[in-house]
Amino acid sequence: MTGPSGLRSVEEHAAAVAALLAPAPAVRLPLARCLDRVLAEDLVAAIDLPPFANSAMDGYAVRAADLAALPATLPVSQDIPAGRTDTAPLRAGTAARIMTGAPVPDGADTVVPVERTDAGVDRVRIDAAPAPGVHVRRVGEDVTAGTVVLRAGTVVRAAQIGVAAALGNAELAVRRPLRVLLLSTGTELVEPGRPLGPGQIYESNAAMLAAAVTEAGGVATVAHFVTDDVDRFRAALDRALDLPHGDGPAGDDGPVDLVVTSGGVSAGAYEVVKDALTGAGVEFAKVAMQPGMPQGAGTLAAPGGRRVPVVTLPGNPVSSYVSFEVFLRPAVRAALGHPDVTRPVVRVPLSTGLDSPPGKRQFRRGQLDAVTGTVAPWGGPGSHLLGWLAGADAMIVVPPAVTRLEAGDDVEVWLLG
Ligand SMILES: Nc1nc2c(c(=O)[nH]1)N[C@H]1C(S)=C(S)[C@@H](COP(=O)(O)OP(=O)(O)OC[C@H]3O[C@@H](n4cnc5c(N)ncnc54)[C@H](O)[C@@H]3O)O[C@H]1N2
Ligand code: MOO
Repeated sequence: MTGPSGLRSVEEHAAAVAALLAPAPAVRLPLARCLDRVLAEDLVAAIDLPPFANSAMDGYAVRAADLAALPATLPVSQDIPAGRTDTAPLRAGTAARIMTGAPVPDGADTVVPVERTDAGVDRVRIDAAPAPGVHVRRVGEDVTAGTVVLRAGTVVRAAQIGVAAALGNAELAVRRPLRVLLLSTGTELVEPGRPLGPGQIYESNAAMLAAAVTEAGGVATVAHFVTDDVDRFRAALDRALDLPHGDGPAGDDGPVDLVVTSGGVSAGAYEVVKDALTGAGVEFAKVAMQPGMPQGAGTLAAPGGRRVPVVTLPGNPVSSYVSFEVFLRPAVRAALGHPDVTRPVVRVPLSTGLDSPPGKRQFRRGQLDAVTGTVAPWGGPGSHLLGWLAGADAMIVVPPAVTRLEAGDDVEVWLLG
């Protein structure tokens, strides 16, 4: 379906891309590999936290009834360092020397910090009495066994790994990252680090898109870029689809979930991606956006009779980046069950006016000024302006019907983080 301009709408293409990706399956991974992944199941606490009543202070465990008159001197009936497992009940009229984290003996209801005593070893003089219960960490006061401590869909960060470990979990069930194969095309491209000849440019889309895939929660494999030759492109693609992909030891190696190409999709005489994939299950369309107009999406037959989702991005580096932001990042995050599918969006005034092409949603790079609360267009609209993109922290979104905005006009802004 296309709009009155003959162009496909951004929403329609976004839906087509999102529909290609199945929800990522759950895998159990060691805690150390769960960072930034999405929890696939609720985590139910198997134990209480704290698992036993313990002292919050180095000091003396006593019975409050023995501190009716102060100062009080009590014999020290036992010594309880953290980790002691054979603590005896506290005899009335005695104190137990106790360390932070050590189990409070049965019968004790009060912990007196060492600073309120003479720090005695056999006998202790207690000068001040905290209220009963103070400095005692109660069983289950943090987490109660049997309760849900982390909901499915939570992004696992340091604190979530901490509580999972504290509850005794060596692994978590998380969504397996999508395995994304990146394939750049262009005879003019040279690998960074090698000498540049006349008419050549350094290949930058693969490295940029690999980082974007990783940031979105996927695992990227970069197939070496190929020249603008249909047979070579198909051969490189078939070879790459045959290989295992993924990030190794976690057991999440396996066939690729998504192929992303860059370049070779517009109107020139050598459009290798378009020529190779037209009629093979990939639909090419012009999308009403700038940059990022030439797009393609569909599925491709892979070895073993599978069909693999394919998204073809335009080659201009800023077009590739913007297309990833608009179509792929949300689709990948939705497939991962990520709670934040879209970037945070704000509406703020422009600091400088800008023009936008009629009938297209323009995605302009921007820089936010936190002091004035405005956004400035960062560089021009050209889709080759990668240096400007690298200096931007926001994307300004101009609706298709708007062709001119003035300084002070409110605009939608995506925070790129
Ligand atoms: N006659 C027309 N020409 C063009 C049209 C059109 O509608 N009619 N569309 C323009 C638009 S818009 C875009 S976007 C580009 C898209 O072109 P392709 O996707 O076919 O990409 P290429 O031609 O291969 O490359 C475009 C540009 O980007 C550079 N490039 C490509 N790949 C990389 C890479 N991996 N790393 C760095 N730079 C890359 C390439 O050298 C070109 O300069 O087409 C317009 N033309
Ligand atoms: O769609 Mo192209 O991305 O404008 O340069």
